[in-house]
Amino acid sequence: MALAAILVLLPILYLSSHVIYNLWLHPLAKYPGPLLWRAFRFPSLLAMMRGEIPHRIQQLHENYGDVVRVAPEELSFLDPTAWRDIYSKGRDFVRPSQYKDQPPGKTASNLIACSESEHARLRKILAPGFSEKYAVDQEPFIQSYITKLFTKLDAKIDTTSDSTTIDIVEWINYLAFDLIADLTWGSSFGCLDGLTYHPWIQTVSQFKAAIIVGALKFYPWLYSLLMAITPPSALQPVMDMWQLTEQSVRKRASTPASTRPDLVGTMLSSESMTQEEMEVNAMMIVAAGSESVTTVLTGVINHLLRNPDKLATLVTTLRTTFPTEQDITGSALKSIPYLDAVLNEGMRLCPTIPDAMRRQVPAGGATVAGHVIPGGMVVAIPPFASYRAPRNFTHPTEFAPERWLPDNKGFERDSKIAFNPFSLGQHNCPGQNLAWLELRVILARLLWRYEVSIPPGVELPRWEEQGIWWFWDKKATPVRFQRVR
Ligand code: HEM
Repeated sequence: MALAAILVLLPILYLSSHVIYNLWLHPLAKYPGPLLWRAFRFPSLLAMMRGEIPHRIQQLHENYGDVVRVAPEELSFLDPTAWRDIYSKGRDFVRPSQYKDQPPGKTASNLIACSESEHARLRKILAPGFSEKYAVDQEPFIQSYITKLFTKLDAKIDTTSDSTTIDIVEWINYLAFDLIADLTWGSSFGCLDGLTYHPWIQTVSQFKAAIIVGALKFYPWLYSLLMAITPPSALQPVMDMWQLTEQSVRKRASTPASTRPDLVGTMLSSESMTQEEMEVNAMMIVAAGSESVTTVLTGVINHLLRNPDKLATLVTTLRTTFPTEQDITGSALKSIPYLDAVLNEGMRLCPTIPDAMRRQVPAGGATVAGHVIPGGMVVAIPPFASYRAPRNFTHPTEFAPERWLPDNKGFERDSKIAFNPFSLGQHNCPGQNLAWLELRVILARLLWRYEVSIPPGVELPRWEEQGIWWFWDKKATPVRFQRVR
């Protein structure tokens, strides 16, 4: 009887002391947030698993202000000065261990999961492959993949209506994955050839499952249990994905004399990476450099179709600037401010990483946006909430490329420092030169060559209503394409 009472009382005692500590005695106790979220980690994890954490954090900022406690030891900031304090002050703020994913069975350092000293070493090795000069060398490959996409699209165009309707999410994904695989390990997935996804892509895009596994890392005994009961057959697709990655990297490595401007080439010429290091980092680069490009391009096209006046301005600018499609080059596109304005506005409303980019405060504590935060706490800027916050942007939900032009009448109050689509500091996006080149050339050639419109009877998905499991769960987006020339 006494034992039964103890067994019942102990968990109650543990829970109540946990709640009392988190709500009243915790170093973050003074920060506002919903009671359950301040007391426990699970409400934010549940929102994450439901694909709505960025939306919930946005609401919480609307209700509680600029700094919100979104978990017992986690603060979310809207103040743009937090960007500098968290992300660009050396290497002190590190990604919390629960958000560092080491691929199953792999021990080699990869950019996301390794120590800071290993990270510095890898970034130095990879830097030449991410330079602007290297991106310029890669342009012929980019142009040829776009041409391949157009050939496929033209073949689908119905001769009677002179048009066709495609799901742009699928088609841009085919292009983005084929392209980054080729630019990384020298061969594509063949998506554009067969107009279908390769199984590698389907496996790497299992973000929902990855989020659930990630959430369990907060409860180590549950995580260990899951690992123990997962049958090896459940991991087969992941094994297949690694096999293809290994084969692709090995095949590229067997032609080391090649002068192809690809990232495995950069890794090989450093002569300082192991085979497994090359594989895990190549896989990460393909994953990071594909979906992101699709997000921005499909997000931009979705918003342009809803704003025909902005679409018309961009199309007219492109068609009057470039007499032929061959004139549309990366270097020529750098002097089209309206194109960059449209792309920046797309990245503001459809950030590729909409969820908070969490970092742990260094042991000695630190000051973030004027708040002194003890060591070990987690701090973050949530791009989705921050880019749509009225404190940072005028008419924040409006698609207004003008805000990025020198003559930004009506938007002078915008806080430009609140917008960092490629993040800042040591862990910023190394692929941004290539990303800008791809985004500019693909969008410009597409709109120069085709008239795009919403097919009759179709309602485009509302971008911000889509679920987010780390990345946007992009819904099918049918778009009508008609050849203009
Ligand atoms: C529109 C396109 C892109 C956007 C907006 C974007 C944005 C970002 C952001 C915000 C981060 C920081 C993530 C964090 O700290 O949690 C990041 C990291 C990264 N991105 Fe990109 N990215 C894009 C395209 C690319 C491309 C094309 C590549 C590869 C060629 C790439 C490779 C990477 C890698 C490897 C990282 C990890 C960097 C590190 O931790 O050191 N990205 N990206």
